[in-house]
Amino acid sequence: MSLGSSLGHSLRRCVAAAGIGAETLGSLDANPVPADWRHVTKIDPETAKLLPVAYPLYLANTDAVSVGGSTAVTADNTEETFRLLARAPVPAFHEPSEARHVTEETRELAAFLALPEVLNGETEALVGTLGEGLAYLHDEMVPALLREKLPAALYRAVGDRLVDFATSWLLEAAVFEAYVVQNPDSAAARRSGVDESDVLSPATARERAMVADRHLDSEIVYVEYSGTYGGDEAADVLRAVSESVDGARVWYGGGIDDREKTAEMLAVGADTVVVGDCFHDVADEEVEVCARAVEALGVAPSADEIRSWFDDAVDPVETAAARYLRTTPRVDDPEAAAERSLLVALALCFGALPAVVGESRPSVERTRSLLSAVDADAADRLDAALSAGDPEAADGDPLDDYCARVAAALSDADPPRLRHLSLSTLSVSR
Ligand SMILES: CC(C)=CCC/C(C)=C/CC/C(C)=C/CC/C(C)=C/COP(=O)(O)OP(=O)(O)O
Ligand SMILES: O=P(O)(O)OC[C@@H](O)CO
Repeated sequence: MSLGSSLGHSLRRCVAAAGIGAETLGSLDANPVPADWRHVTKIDPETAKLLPVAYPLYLANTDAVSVGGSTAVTADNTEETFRLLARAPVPAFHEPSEARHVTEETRELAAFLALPEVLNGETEALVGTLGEGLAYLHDEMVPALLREKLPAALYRAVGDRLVDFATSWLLEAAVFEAYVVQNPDSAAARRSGVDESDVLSPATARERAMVADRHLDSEIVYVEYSGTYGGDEAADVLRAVSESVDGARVWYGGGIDDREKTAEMLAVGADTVVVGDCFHDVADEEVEVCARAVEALGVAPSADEIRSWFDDAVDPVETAAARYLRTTPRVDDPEAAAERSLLVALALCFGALPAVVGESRPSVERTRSLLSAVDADAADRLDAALSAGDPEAADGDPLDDYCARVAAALSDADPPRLRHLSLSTLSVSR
């Protein structure tokens, strides 16, 4: 058994034992990445890409969140994103594009690490960055962590051996995503040195997927059309790849923005679709809808005024919110869910605004009452989605805590911490 393969097997035992996946030792399927994930939402920590303020509601309809991106990502904006997602109702894992994006905090907040390895790019994208990453873990991050946690005498005595052990442990608790990057005109392609000539035919993609699955022991083979829908070409690749892999999950990402595209990619062999841009569009839409509402209604409208403005001004069918919700097979009525979620964004906005512009004292009660008035179940649904996340993520009541955070985002009280929330970019004259 090769070193890579034996590492892969012990990784699966370790991750399965840690309870990250649904698989158990001795079962035929030892892949820790759940086979029943159909829909993953990819959130880019880049500060220009925002999170909808109603994200707990949207993310209740996906299976997991992947945090990562290839442009303008830093350790700081990655930590900020994970802090917000600590209250998300589904696991958030970390897909770093650079080792230095992995910090003690991201490691603690992420469900697991998913490391990209590109099967059709430059050597750098397959093993180069990984090698640098491992050296960084071994030489810098792990020693710093152990020095901080251990008494100095103990560190002097056994530090070196512990560094070796902890580095191996960190790697074993990671999963590998073997990418086939098929859109040369994407940030992911530029990052991995993929050009037109590297795009794979279904037959070659099949061969590389077999290497990833059987030799590299990659947990995921990821057919990546980032930014564009792969259509028939992607379908051919997915058919070839999915028929050839044994243990790896097959993921598809790129341009998914409606139900048919999700269904098509799942039908031709993807276990999971990954939806990225379409989710960030919802955040931009929230800002635009809230800005229009403030212009029409002022800063302190009643719930009835909000509701009737919404009915006149917004067609839920045409919204980015509905587009995102249509991508996930779990939502029965995406248009109704979009309407409810946009009304929640408006309630969160108008609940906080009067205090933000100095017209009243801060009041979570105002938000709660607007939420209940625009939709009887809204406060309960938001509360349930927030409570499903890490119960230790905040003290006190999750909904109260979240309303206070939204107000802080609107008032610039703590912009670095909350600058990913859509409403932090809403400008209201005071
Ligand atoms: C060992 C540790 C701690 C880290 C290793 C870090 C590694 C291996 C990083 C690999 C970086 C790499 C080769 C990335 C390839 C590009 C890629 C496939 C990125 C994923 O795509 P998205 O981030 O979704 O791209 P967009 O920004 O276009 O959406
Ligand atoms: O942003 P989109 O095009 O949805 O792509 C999602 C994901 O595959 C990117 O890695």
